[in-house]
Amino acid sequence: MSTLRRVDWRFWTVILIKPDCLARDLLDPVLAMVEQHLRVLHVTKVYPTQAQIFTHYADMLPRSAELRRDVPAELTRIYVGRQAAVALGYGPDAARRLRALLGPTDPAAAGPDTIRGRYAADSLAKATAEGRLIDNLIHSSDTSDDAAADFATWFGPGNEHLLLTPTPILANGDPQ
Ligand SMILES: Nc1ncnc2c1ncn2[C@@H]1O[C@H](COP(=O)(O)OP(=O)(O)OP(=O)(O)O)[C@@H](O)[C@H]1O
Repeated sequence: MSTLRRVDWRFWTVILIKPDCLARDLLDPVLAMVEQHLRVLHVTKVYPTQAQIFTHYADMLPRSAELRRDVPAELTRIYVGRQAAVALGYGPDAARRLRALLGPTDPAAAGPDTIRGRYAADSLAKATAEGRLIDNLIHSSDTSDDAAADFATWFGPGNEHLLLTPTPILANGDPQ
């Protein structure tokens, strides 16, 4: 059995801190919000490659006509040559909990208790008027299954040992 097959992905989620977050010097406050809900491990600054970002956003690539934006060109502009960061979130029901904390894709529709609602400055309306994708600071895995795929894109292969770090959780289910 491989290391990855022993991982209980319900406890893990993969966090991508987008370049707009680093450019606005918001890495620390955004991760501080995440840490109120999950343990944050292995924060790593990266320069995404085009291959990584096209793998990560494979479902977005064919959507240029629908969104009336050149999606591959936008993803390249936003990510390639710009610094981002990746991290792992750990705790019960990690993917679902963090997605709820992020808020919706459009920060203008996000509540003040969400990361995008509190810190993102962009909106769908503004991005649409300018023919851009929305700057919304942070991605996290949509589901536990997506966490495994996101890990392969951003950390693997060869780093599966990061997922075996013993990380105790409290009896009430919260991360320590
Ligand atoms: N209608 C849109 N207009 C502009 N940008 C969009 C639109 N839909 C999605 N995007 C951009 O593409 C990204 C991926 O879209 P997706 O539908 O997966 O939303 P998300 O799950 O909220 O975001 P992410 O996957 O980055 O966490 C969004 O974060 C946003 O930057």
